[in-house]
Amino acid sequence: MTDVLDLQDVTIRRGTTTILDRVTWTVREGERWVVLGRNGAGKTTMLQVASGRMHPTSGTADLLGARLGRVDVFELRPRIGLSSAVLADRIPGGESVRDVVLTAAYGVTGRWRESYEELDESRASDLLRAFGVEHLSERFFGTLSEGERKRVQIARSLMSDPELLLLDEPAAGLDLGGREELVAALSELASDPRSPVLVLVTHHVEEIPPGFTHLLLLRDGGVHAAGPIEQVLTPENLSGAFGVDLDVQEQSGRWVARART
Ligand SMILES: Nc1ncnc2c1ncn2[C@@H]1O[C@H](COP(=O)(O)OP(=O)(O)OP(=O)(O)O)[C@@H](O)[C@H]1O
Repeated sequence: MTDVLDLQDVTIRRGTTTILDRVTWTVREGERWVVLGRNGAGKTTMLQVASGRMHPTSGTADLLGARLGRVDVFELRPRIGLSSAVLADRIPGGESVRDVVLTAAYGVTGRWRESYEELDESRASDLLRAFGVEHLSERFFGTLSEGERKRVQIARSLMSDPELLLLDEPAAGLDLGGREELVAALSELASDPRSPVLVLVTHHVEEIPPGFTHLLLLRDGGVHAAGPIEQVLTPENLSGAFGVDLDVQEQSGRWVARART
């Protein structure tokens, strides 16, 4: 089976700065990955490569079986969903929530509108329902709370039925209730076999939704550790990645980390 994502020795340089340093990382069908690392570790840059928006300075990046540099990225990108704060800022505040989700189908795939309108509308409703925001369908996107926006944005990124979904810090800025609702929604997404392969970037182990299977720990632009979560998420690995002496524990499928005293 072809790997969904296969980065081999990927290096990204800007001027004299090495942002990613020989990153080798493989993501396979059915896997749900968490990417953790401290500020500046290279997480967002790696998602840029994984979504076909940035080419490696050296090394190779194969996305959905196609090599970056040899494939038309405009054909590849609709197959890869990306949800990030930068993209959320581009959504017009005066657009209705339903349209925010629905237009992802037209804008990205350019399908024959008349034939697919009903199908698309019911898909948009299903996605809004799955993320608990269907009751907000008629509201303007700009009037939503941060947590509601995050959930609408993830629904939007699923609209084109991507094979890979990349989520860059979806819980950033949420209050405790909002975070917990989002974690529950992502956990449900992770446990659904029809879901795309998932990659979730976060700063906090508390935000890892149950059902996520693998962890990539980045440090200084390089891979510190990678593999199944229960093997990789150890106090030693986490302390090494964050440069702080940390303890980490699992409690009923959720993770908690704190400084060791
Ligand atoms: N164009 C650029 N030129 C020089 N340095 C850059 C450039 N883009 C990013 N960097 C640097 O590369 C490093 C990695 O950035 P990146 O945004 O990928 O990290 P991150 O892990 O997502 O960080 P955060 O957790 O703070 O969001 C940072 O130190 C950043 O300042």
